[in-house]
Amino acid sequence: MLGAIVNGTTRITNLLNSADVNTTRAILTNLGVTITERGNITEVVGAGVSNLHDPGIVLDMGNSGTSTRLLTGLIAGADLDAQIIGDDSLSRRPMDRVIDPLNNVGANITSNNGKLPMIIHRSQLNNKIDFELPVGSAQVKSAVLLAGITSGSKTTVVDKFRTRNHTEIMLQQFGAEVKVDGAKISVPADQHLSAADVLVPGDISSAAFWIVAGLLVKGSNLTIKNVGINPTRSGIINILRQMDAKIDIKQTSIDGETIADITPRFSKLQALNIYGEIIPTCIDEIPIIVLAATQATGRTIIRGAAELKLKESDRILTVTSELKKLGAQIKATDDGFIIDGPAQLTANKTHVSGHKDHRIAMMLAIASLITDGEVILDDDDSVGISYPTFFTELGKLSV
Ligand SMILES: O=C(O)C1=C[C@@H](OP(=O)(O)O)[C@@H](O)[C@H](O)C1
Ligand SMILES: C=C(OP(=O)(O)O)C(=O)O
Repeated sequence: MLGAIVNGTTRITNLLNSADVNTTRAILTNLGVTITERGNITEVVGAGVSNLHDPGIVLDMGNSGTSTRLLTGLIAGADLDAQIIGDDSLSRRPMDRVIDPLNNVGANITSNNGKLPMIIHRSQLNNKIDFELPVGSAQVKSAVLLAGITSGSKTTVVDKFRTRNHTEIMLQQFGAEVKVDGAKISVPADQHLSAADVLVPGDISSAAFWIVAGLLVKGSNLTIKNVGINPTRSGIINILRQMDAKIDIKQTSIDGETIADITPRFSKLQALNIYGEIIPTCIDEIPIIVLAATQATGRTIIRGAAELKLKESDRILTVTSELKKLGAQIKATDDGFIIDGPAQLTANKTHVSGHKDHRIAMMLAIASLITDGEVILDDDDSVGISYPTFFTELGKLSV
């Protein structure tokens, strides 16, 4: 996204070919940016914010919440007209968390009661943007920062606590003067960004499935290479280690991001209470953490994760209902789960559903590896949203 608003060519290496990325690529092309692929390198040729133009068509964000929220900020600040839609699941998810702050600083965005479809009406944002988030949110913080950058406004965003910080790190890589003081991020007016070569680390949210598979499958032997383990994202590793997981990590740092080769080993896990500030650092990994907890000795309680209800599916309900079909001892609560383990998972050609949610489908595929009997996953298409080669990789791993 940042490549679209700089002058020059940004080369992005190692980009996972996910549907989210395809969506972003298509949208940026509609805004007038040239994007080409050369092997595993994506080249984005930007000519500055003033060169972006109105898309002229309705922008379809498919299933991607993060891209929708970040792009809304970028477009709102760029003084453009755009209409945004998404699939059924995305159309049920809240967008007011970015619409309200952006409208408060001069944007003019209308929506269907805080949901898609949304219309961004051309508007000049305030010269000075000061925004304090009511709840910790990396997406809202990034949307306001991107709006501030594209509108050239002096911008300060104060988050509730330090949330994932990829946007700040990448803005710095592009030469922006980003000042980070705990959860307070400031950017001066009129930042001139320059194109950069960017290496995108492997996504820990995707690696999480293999990490847990390695811990749960006896005799497994695998290393997941080049995974981004930025501390604002890697709560799953701390949690699993506290559950007595044996995980070896070899790490190095590239351009402000920590990258690691991760080797999980079969482990006898122990139950854990999981709550508080660690939750946002592992929110997308909770479905697979719940699977790990079904195999841990004792009662695991996960609290403070109500945000899961607002994802591609209500993940508190879908994780619980599907794992119960395999015999897991699990109860849904208002903001999490109570899981008793270890439970031998069993199936007899048992049908389970991913509920059109990529993380639920992948979690169930890993669950099938430790289930006695045959599990039939009724829908696996959703996996393409973040990990199109997931089943090919899984096929390579199984013996
Ligand atoms: O920036 C991101 O890509 C994300 C940030 C998190 O949201 P918030 O920190 O905005 O709640 C997370 O829940 C979401 O699934 C992905
Ligand atoms: C980040 C995720 O999805 P979205 O961008 O749709 O919120 C996710 O499920 O991991």
